[in-house]
Amino acid sequence: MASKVRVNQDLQRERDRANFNLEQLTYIFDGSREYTQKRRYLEKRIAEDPELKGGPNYYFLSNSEKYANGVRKATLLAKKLKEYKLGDFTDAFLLRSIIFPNEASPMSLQIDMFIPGIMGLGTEEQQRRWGEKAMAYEIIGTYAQTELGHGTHLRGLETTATYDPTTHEFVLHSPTLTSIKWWPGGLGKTTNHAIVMAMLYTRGKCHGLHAFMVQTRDLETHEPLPGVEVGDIGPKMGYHTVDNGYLRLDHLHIPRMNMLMKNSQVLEDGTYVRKKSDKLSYGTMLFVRSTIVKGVATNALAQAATIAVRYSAVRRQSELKPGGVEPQVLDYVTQQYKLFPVISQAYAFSAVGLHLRNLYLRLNYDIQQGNVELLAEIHSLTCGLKAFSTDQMMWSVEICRLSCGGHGFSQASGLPKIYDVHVPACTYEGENTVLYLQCGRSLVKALLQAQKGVTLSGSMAYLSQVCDDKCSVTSQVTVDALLKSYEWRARRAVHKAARMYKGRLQAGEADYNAWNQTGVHLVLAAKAHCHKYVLKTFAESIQQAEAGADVVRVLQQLCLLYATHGVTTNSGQFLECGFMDTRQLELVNDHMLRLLTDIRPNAVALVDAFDFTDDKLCSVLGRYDGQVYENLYKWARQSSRNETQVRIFTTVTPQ
Ligand SMILES: CC(C)(COP(=O)(O)OP(=O)(O)OC[C@H]1O[C@@H](n2cnc3c(N)ncnc32)[C@H](O)[C@@H]1OP(=O)(O)O)[C@@H](O)C(=O)NCCC(=O)NCCSC(=O)CCCC(=O)O
Ligand SMILES: Cc1cc2nc3c(=O)[nH]c(=O)nc-3n(C[C@H](O)[C@H](O)[C@H](O)COP(=O)(O)OP(=O)(O)OC[C@H]3O[C@@H](n4cnc5c(N)ncnc54)[C@H](O)[C@@H]3O)c2cc1C
Repeated sequence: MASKVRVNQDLQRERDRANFNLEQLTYIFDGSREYTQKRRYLEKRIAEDPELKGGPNYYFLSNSEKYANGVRKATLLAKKLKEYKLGDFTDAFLLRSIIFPNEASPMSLQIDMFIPGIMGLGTEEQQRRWGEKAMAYEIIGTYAQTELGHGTHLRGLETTATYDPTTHEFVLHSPTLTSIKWWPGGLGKTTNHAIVMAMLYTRGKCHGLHAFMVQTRDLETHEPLPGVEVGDIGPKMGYHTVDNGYLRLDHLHIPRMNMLMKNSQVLEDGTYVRKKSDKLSYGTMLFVRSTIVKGVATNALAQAATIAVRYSAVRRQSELKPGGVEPQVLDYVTQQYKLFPVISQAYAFSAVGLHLRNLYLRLNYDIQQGNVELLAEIHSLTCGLKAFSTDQMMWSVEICRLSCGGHGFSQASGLPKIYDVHVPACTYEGENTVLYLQCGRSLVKALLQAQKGVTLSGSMAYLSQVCDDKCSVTSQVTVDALLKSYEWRARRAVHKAARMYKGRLQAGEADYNAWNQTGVHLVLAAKAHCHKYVLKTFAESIQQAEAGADVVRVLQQLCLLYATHGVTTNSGQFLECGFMDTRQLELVNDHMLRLLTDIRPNAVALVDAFDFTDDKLCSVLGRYDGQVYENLYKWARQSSRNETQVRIFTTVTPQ
């Protein structure tokens, strides 16, 4: 985004020396030129929209004011979707990301899970009945699954939905304190409907977790309906704009047809008709996990890198050459070692996120045709990659904050806000350890099948391939050579976990205990598998990139940096069993340091290519014009604390 104002000289010099086509790289990061153009068009429209431009400074609002401002903007989002004639999910996600820069909307679950839940779990009639109203924001919903006592263990959820064949109704009830629904976004005050996940009982038999459409509030008065107690769960570490709430049901009667019945049904007489796969009810979570890699992890990594790299180009500190001028902190190799791998992670996870989106669309199409073959593979992949990408994001955003020194700790940097709103992704949609274990278990199960002669396919095919146990890293450190090392590391980790698991079984241990005792190595295997998958996908995306040689060159540098940095930060695993020796590890280390020098001239341009507006970053340190100091001073003077010199409050509080 070109800025007309005076740009900091250091930053301008950085931009002048970039040596690749920045616009082309933006299209690759966004996924297409068309997406970039639509994004820019909407960013400009919102920036000029009198109902949305400006608005209160988020940083100086109280938590209640942040929520109120969130509701104001969420209602405007619904209005603008119609006004701008935007309809599909991608547009809604995009417009929301512009109206809520690093903020969660109190109505976020409407498009994240409520509508996908209706479309994914409802019959065609139910999609027409609720889907259209939800798309028009005539009903506002959330996804209520987690309870006070259970979030991970879905089979332990206690809310009941008991079918009454005499009235053709379900009775929904919270039988215990721990069964109170707890955490759903927007449940406290904003929404008037919820997809409630409950244990289905009919004819005295439990058929497991199913989805039910529940109206929680009166559409006219917004008061909770009889049998419904709702409220906000109280202040949180972040997500201040969202009223994460609780829901206690007291024998609430709903019509039979409020059970979402695409995959399984309860007939009028109470007969239960099985679903194709037990796990289709979990489809909404699988969809959201597939969007988190690009929509959450990549987005946070790219923004944090933009802020930290631009600020590091502007910030001059200390003395490098004795007696010389204070250098840009970006010239310290330690600063490059902190920040350049974050740039490479952002481009790598962007490639993976775009790839995952296509995989999910294919799975969704297959499921519509009644083919659930891909379900297990995509479940394993989305579990592992959601956990791997958000873990990496959490650490890297904090590294970016720390790399900005004291000003990184100020809300003015925009970095705490990025952390606040993205880090819950390590917990929601499946806590990361739990998802790593899902992925690790599926890898071990696949390997055990392969050892019985089953041919593996997809992302697990490499597990049964015989690997030449000679590490091919020579003086020419390449992605291909390193990819073999990543593949060997992952294969070895899975084989080790499988050996541990089988060994415990053969020693007579119960299956559940053998899994539990192998847990640490299942997580290690899942991480190694995901790390290889990310590198492989990133490398393949560069081969397929529609771009000039200059852009391909910088992407290859970033891909090799991602690979070498991954080896040096996990060297123990690569050294184990002698696959890579210390000499080869030194070669990789030296090459990584040379890459930092090669990338240095393009560092600012590489983050400029993420193409974030100042409105999106909400960061004084990451401003496009680099005018940091004067704007930090202006920002501080907005603080209400400076309205008085002596009193704490402007109004004298009565004694
Ligand atoms: C951990 C598991 C996966 C365990 O599930 P389980 O039924 O106990 O199954 P298991 O015994 O471990 O495995 C049995 C089998 O079921 C498979 N499976 C499990 N889940 C899925 C799935 N989604 N798709 C496809 N397959 C699935 C597993 O791989 C197992 O397969 P196998 O038997 O080995 O062939 C499950 O409990 C789970 O998903 N827990 C996490 C709950 C969660 O994600 N909650 C999210 C709430 S919504 C939210 O947080 C929204 C936030 C949004 C926002 O605010 O933005
Ligand atoms: C900001 C935010 C928004 C949310 N929004 C929603 C929403 O809209 N709708 C909704 O339904 N929920 C929502 N949630 C809830 C979220 O989905 C759960 O918190 C999440 O699934 C984790 O479950 P839990 O809280 O019960 O953690 P627990 O599972 O109790 O985790 C506690 C610890 O136990 C460990 N653990 C648990 N099970 C195992 C296991 N089998 N093996 C090994 N270790 C294990 C975990 O690794 C973790 O270290 C939200 C949560 C947050 C923070």
